[in-house]
Amino acid sequence: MSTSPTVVVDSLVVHRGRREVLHGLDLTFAAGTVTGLLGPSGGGKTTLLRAILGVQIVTSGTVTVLGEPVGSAGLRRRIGYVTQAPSVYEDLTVEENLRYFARILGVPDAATPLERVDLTPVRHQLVGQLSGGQRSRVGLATALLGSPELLVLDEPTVGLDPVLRASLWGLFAELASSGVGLIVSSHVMDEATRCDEVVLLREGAVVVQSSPTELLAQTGTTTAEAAFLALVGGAVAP
Ligand SMILES: Nc1ncnc2c1ncn2[C@@H]1O[C@H](COP(=O)(O)OP(=O)(O)OP(=O)(O)O)[C@@H](O)[C@H]1O
Repeated sequence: MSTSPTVVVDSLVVHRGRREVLHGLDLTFAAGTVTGLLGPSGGGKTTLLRAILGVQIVTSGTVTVLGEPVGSAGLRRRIGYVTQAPSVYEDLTVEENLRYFARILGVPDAATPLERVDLTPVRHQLVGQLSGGQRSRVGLATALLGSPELLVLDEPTVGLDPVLRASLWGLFAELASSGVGLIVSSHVMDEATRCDEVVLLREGAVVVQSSPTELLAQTGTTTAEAAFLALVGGAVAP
């Protein structure tokens, strides 16, 4: 497993409207690793993901992705992104969606991403007729077109039942073991235990970046939720 960073965030400050919403973040994300970006709603997760994707105007600081300044044209194909509402066409089949996005990207192979997310058996079904979990995986397959080195997933497990969530996290781990760096946001604290590395963002600042095991050891807790409460409580205590 490679340990070279996929993303380096240095003193990142972002305003949205007139408010400063990220207050000077310093973070490093590793290749071949699933990093969970966790924290309460409004903490700045989506804003940080937007900065990593190069679509967020930043006030100061830098973001370097795969060794290049964020926003470089050469990065477009090297990053896969799945939004909270994956944009796939419900009235096309799974395979038609993949072929369509492959053509836009100029990528010849639409079949391998389907295999990687285990959707080959349903490739001829309309996306509108798939289950929620299968639909999420279509979004993921489109993000895998072009074999990205970095995958950015904004709340990919929202609305999925525990079994489907577990299977998606299993898939993320498999992708990471093939060398892809994954950044996965979630507001479900207990998903922390599924990650190799956890970043907790609260009110635009990093509360902690560590492995889940270290997180529990450091706080003397047994669940990620309790660990976060201990950290946040500690942060505001006199
Ligand atoms: N378009 C916008 N204009 C002004 N402020 C915004 C805008 N979008 C988000 N914000 C503010 O920026 C802060 C960070 O929001 P962000 O969406 O990054 O948080 P989040 O952790 O992703 O939350 P959620 O889990 O609810 O998506 C919040 O205080 C939010 O109100």
